[in-house]
Amino acid sequence: MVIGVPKEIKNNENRVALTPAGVQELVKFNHTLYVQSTAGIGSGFSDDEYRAAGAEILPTIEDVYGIADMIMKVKEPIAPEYGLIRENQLLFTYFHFASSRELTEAMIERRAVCLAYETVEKADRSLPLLIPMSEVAGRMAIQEGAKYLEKPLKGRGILLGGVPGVPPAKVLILGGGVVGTQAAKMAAGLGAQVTILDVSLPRLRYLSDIMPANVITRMSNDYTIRELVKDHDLIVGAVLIPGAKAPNLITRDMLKTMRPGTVLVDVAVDQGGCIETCKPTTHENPTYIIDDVVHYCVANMPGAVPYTSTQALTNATLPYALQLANKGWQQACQDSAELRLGLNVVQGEVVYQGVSDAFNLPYTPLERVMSGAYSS
Ligand SMILES: NC(=O)C1=CN([C@@H]2O[C@H](COP(=O)(O)OP(=O)(O)OC[C@H]3O[C@@H](n4cnc5c(N)ncnc54)[C@H](O)[C@@H]3O)[C@@H](O)[C@H]2O)C=CC1
Ligand SMILES: CC(=O)C(=O)O
Ligand SMILES: [Mg+2]
Repeated sequence: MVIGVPKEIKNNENRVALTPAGVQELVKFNHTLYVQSTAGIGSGFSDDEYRAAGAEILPTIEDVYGIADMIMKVKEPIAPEYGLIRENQLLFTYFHFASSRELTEAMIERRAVCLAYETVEKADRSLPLLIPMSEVAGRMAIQEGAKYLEKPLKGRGILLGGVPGVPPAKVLILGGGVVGTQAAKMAAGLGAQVTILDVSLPRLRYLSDIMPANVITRMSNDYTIRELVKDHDLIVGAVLIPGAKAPNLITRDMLKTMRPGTVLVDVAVDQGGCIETCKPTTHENPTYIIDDVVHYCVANMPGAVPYTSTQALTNATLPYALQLANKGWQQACQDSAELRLGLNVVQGEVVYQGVSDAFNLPYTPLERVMSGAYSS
């Protein structure tokens, strides 16, 4: 298969979809790899390293989209890329469709095959291609939150860990999945007093078992959230309903009850956010303030630590990319229920229920766009 890796063009997105090691693996299976010039530079990989791994370097993004059967990316395509996407071209990347009607309609119009990293799902309901970036974003949420709690950055001016004789900051984490767990570990390690909320009792039991004593768990509901937001310094939004718009757990009216300088980091922003006042921001301009509450809502947090994130992402995506390249998307999705769940928009049809629900668009069962029987 001919595989193209364009350079990411989203603000401060320094990741790239494949490392040279990933390229070499695909080339070993006789696939043809085209990488856009300087695509890897932000992650520390030069064009020469990609050449040495067996890729050909193309000068422009148009060249890459023009030649490839499968495009491997990191972030969802943005407006300047829409026109480059061809009918039946396979796009393997994050899409987060439920947070953008514009993107969904553009991909329907382009009639491409959109296989979304974030909805590839294993039988145990885990999301193998979201996990590595959630690990990064969860850890980063505390780093960023700690920074914006500083007074010059408009925060309350409190040190997460406190000091002897002075209490630590209080950190509230909404959602105890991958992001929430990693955030809790980091915040606890710095000495903060941490509360994790989730709707799943088994998950709360697990977290309660593995977390240190400065982390407590609570059932998530509106009543408890309303109480807790009043005296927590850093609040991390980390809920997910796969493929769907995130529920608004923190509503606009709650902001007035928070202390001035409280910091909200809504990691769930890429699925529309779990804080009503959340709107996507960029690494260039990460925060804004409403009612004296600092909002950090960067939709591509891992893009700021590309040396870590690019390797973590390729480690996870490569086995799936190999299946798609070796078999073609139709056969690979017939053989793998995990990959099949990644299909969101196929040749003009919305085939993922959460996306059709988000925008009231017609839902087409996958069987209608795929030929042949499923083998798993
Ligand atoms: N902004 C960014 O750069 C990044 C954002 N993300 C996003 O972070 C979000 C979380 O991802 P993961 O932790 O991997 O998901 P996950 O599926 O591992 O965890 C989500 C958790 O939310 C819980 N939950 C659902 N409804 C809830 C409610 N009403 N109250 C409390 N908890 C609730 C679930 O039980 C689950 O434990 C996703 O939207 C993901 O796309 C992930 C990576 C980077
Ligand atoms: C998961 C995601 O949205 C990201 O890594 O940017
Ligand atoms: Mg994101």
